[in-house]
Parts: sequence; structure tokens; C-alpha cells
Amino acid sequence: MASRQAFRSLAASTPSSYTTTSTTLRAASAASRRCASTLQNTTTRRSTQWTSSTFQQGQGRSNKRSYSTPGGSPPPRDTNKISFWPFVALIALTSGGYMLLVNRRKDMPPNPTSSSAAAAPAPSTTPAFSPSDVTVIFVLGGPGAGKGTQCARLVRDYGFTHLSAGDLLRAEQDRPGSQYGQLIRDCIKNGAIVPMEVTVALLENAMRDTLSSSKTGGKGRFLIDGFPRKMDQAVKFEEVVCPAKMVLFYDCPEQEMEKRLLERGKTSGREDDNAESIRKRFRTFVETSMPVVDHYEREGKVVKVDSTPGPDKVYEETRKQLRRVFGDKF
Ligand SMILES: Nc1ncnc2c1ncn2[C@@H]1O[C@H](COP(=O)(O)OP(=O)(O)O)[C@@H](O)[C@H]1O
Ligand SMILES: O=c1ccn([C@@H]2O[C@H](COP(=O)(O)OP(=O)(O)O)[C@@H](O)[C@H]2O)c(=O)[nH]1
Repeated sequence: MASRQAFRSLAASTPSSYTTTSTTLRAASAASRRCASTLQNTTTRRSTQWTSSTFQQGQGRSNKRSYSTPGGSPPPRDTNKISFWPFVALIALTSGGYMLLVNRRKDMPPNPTSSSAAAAPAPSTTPAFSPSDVTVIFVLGGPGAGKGTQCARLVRDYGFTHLSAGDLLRAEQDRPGSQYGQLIRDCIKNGAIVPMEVTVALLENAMRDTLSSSKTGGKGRFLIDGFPRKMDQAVKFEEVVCPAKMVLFYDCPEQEMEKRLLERGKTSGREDDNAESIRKRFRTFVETSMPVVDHYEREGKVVKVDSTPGPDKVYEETRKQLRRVFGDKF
């Protein structure tokens, strides 16, 4: 209980993730504006330099020609007017080329490892899956709260598809040739959050695979376990993949979670089930993931289950809560 309160008070002292997100978005778009204006200046400077040197060459040629005119008389002054229009055309062409370049860059995908690109405002888009076909339940809770254990039971009894973000990341980490392997390993060991593009893409692919291989005509129900752990993931997922129906939040004191994780570490083979990584994961959970729960709480989507008791009791409460939200035949 004490830890629940600690989570709450820490979460309250954490700046709103929306503020953080929108500040990052503003910073990213300011940076892209600066970038565009630098590009513009460079292009303008280049075209000016090019134009003036060409102009000088043109003048030079014209002077040479005129000096070689038999009779030695200087050329009439208004011949310069004739050579002015090609330069206007060149400036127009250069500017047009610049605009084309800018427009093409707008369509390029962001670089997944760049944090500013990660937070760059995506063009408004329709989610890949409609909530009328696909039910998404986010399953959240601290490390060791019992998310995976409860998901396994719900799959067994209700035919949900269970997608654990952590499992998907570990599979990607071990996939030969993955360009994200080392990045994922480092993040997991340090209890940090892997850049959202990687995780969102893994989840979307897994959902697509499930839906295309099932006989339910593109309909499905997913328990997305251990995701979203950071506000940017939540925003991105709902924007490009599918809005979530609800959040199942397993609430457990830190002391109990630590005990469970150390026990699990004896057999799990996980690089992060050790005292040092556990401490970092708890910190990330409080500072980064609790604001996500708070956000969904404000949206009225959170169903909280105390996961301190044994697994059977927690499951009983989970079913009761799901029946309350979805009705008896969920
Ligand atoms: N309600 C519970 N009471 C006691 N131990 C639990 C409970 N739920 C899960 N466990 C055990 O605690 C460890 C962590 O559970 P797990 O479901 O893997 O947590 P999470 O997915 O939230 O990290 C596992 O070894 C699991 O067997
Ligand atoms: O959306 C996610 C989910 C997990 N992780 C990483 O995967 C680790 C393990 O997560 P998992 O859900 O498997 O385990 P838990 O900490 O809940 O026991 C986390 O600490 C993070 O480093 C991540 O970066 N993004």
C-alpha cells in the first residue's frame, strides 16, 4: 500500500507527459523549421553566388566580345538587359527545385534511432486497425506485478491473443541480422525504454500476422502486455495502430515485485532479473510509465486490480472487472 501511495505521489510530482510530449513536438518542429530555413538560406546563397558569378562571366564574355568588335567602339549599354532574363529563369528553377526537395523530405520516414525523429509530429493518419474489428486491452503494472501470469490465464479461458512487448523485443534482439539487437539489449539491461518506433512496429506486425492467419475475417482481441510504458508510445500506437478500449492495471507494492523478480531470476535467464536492473526498472516505471496510467485514468479507461494476493485471487478479481466492463460474455 505504501508503495502505491509512493507511486501516486511521485506520479503527481512528475510533469504531465502531455506537456513533455508537446514540448518535444514543439522543439522538434522548431528544429525542422530551423533546418528548413537553413536549407533555404543555403540554397538562396548558392543560387545567388552561382547567378552572380555566371552574371560576371556573362558580362566578361560580353565585354571581351565587344572589345574585339572591329572598330573598337564600346557595345551599346542595353545588351545587358537581354542577358538578364535567363538569370531570372535560373533563380525560378533553383527555387522550384528546393521546394521539390523539401516536399520529398516531408514524405521520408523518420530514423528510428533518433530521439527527435521519434517525437517528430507524424502526419495525421488513420489507425491501421479499426476498433470495431479489433479490441485492444493494454495490460500495465510494475515489473513483476504479474501481468504475464494473468494474461496467460485470460488467453486460456477467453481466447485473447497475448502480445508481450518485452517478449517481442527480446525476440528482435536475438534475431540474427537485426539492426536493433544491441540497442534493445542495452535498453533492457538498463531498464530503459526502447525507442517507440521499434516497439510499435513489432506490435503492429504481430497483430497483422495474427489477424491475417486467423479465420475471424480480420477481427481479433489483443492483450498488449507491458506496453505502453511511455507517453510517446501510447500516442503513436493509438494514432497509427489502434485505439485501446481499456487498460488493465496490476497494482503491487515494490517490495513484493522485487521478491517475485528475484525468484523469477533464478530460472528466467533474463539479463534484467537481477538486483541492479530491477532497481532501474522500478525507477523507470515510477517516472515514465506511471504517467501513462494516470493519463488513461483521466480518460476513464483504467481498471485497477490489486495484484498483491496469490495468482488465483488476482485472476478472480480480473474476471470480475472485465465482466463489469464488457458484460458476462466477454
Ligand atoms: N499473484 C502472484 N503472487 C505471487 N507470485 C506471482 C503472482 N503473479 C505472478 N507471480 C510470479 O511472479 C513472477 C513475475 O510474474 P510475471 O507474470 O512474469 O510478471 P510481469 O509480467 O508483470 O513481469 C513470476 O515468477 C510469477 O510466477
Ligand atoms: O514497450 C516496451 C516494453 C518493454 N521494454 C523493455 O523491455 C523490458 C522488459 O519488459 P517486460 O514487459 O518483458 O518485463 P517486466 O519489466 O514487465 O517484467 C523493459 O524493462 C524495457 O527495457 C521497452 O523498452 N518497451
